[in-house]
Amino acid sequence: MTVAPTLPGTVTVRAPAKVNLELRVGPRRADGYHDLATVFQAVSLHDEVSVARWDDWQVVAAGTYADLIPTGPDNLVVRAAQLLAQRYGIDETLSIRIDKDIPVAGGMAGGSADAAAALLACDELWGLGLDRDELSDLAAQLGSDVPFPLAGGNAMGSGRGEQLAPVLARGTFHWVFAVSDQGLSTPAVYAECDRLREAEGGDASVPEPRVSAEMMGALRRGDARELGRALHNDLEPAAFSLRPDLRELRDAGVEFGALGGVVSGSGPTVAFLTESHEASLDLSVSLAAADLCRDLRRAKGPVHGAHVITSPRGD
Ligand SMILES: C[C@@](CO)(OP(=O)(O)O)[C@H](O)COP(=O)(O)OP(=O)(O)OC[C@H]1O[C@@H](n2ccc(N)nc2=O)[C@H](O)[C@@H]1O
Ligand SMILES: Nc1ncnc2c1ncn2[C@@H]1O[C@H](COP(=O)(O)OP(=O)(O)O)[C@@H](O)[C@H]1O
Repeated sequence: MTVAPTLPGTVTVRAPAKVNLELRVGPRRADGYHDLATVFQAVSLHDEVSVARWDDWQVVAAGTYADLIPTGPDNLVVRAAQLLAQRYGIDETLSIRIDKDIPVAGGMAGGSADAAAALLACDELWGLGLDRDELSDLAAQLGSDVPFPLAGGNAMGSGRGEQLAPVLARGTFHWVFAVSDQGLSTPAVYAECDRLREAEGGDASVPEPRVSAEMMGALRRGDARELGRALHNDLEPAAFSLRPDLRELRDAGVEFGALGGVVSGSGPTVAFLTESHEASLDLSVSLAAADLCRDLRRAKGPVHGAHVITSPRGD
């Protein structure tokens, strides 16, 4: 999927979706956020964001999920561009095109990928030459999940999820993502997690979040079977509580031969790990026949983070 530049001087950046291989959620903090220990993997579903100078702010959405995102000033790409412009005293307005292939409100951080792509595209358009750390600091101001799609690969996230550390990993993994008709709101899923914990005795019994040794070992060895067993998401009970059909979907995928199945982030996308490319095709066929989700997307991971694919500077 490559978006032809429509305006002179257009910069286009491609950014990946993510899956949380492991997501451990600590108690609710005073600021309303939760401390996390998570392992992100960037996967080969991408959005493309194109920016060009224009006489007003404009967002144009195209692609598979274009109808599902706002095109007004609340779109994260506008917020990202305006944050950068404000920080570096740039008085310009932009036309921004999003080619949307990452499922929306699906727990795959599509909005965050777009925001990360917009930061990198504006940096290139305006010739700012920011390094990855500077971009990552700005990204964290836009959302907890925005730094990761800049980095890509595999990474451990702590704090709100925005503090990244590299993970020693080898191998390529093959995924099937079962996409739902309707999205789940991230704040609503965290709130449901708090409610369920309250009912079980409150935050006092919630352990400090830590990534498991099994997860780190599976990645270090590039062992898909071990990784399948190590997949874990503390938000899954909350997602199942809000959407009981997701449990049925997860169980069906595992029964059809997935090495593991887990709700991605705050859901409702369910991620299934498979042994090989061929196994991911077989699983897609079985899941499609069971008619339990709206859409099935196959992808591999890890892939690179946000990168410029078209720029007048490189022409
Ligand atoms: C759950 C995760 C897992 O990677 O991803 P998604 O499933 O949304 O993609 C993330 O924690 C989502 O990150 P992101 O979507 O950037 O969240 P933000 O915009 O920063 O916050 C949205 C809301 O989520 C809750 N939130 C988010 C992060 C965090 N560590 N604790 C929280 O409690 C808060 O209610 C916050 O107001
Ligand atoms: N560029 C964008 N792409 C997707 N969603 C966006 C965008 N800008 C704003 N949003 C809003 O962010 C919400 C969360 O979307 P998304 O990032 O795809 O999901 P998630 O947080 O589950 O990974 C959407 O419901 C949408 O209203």
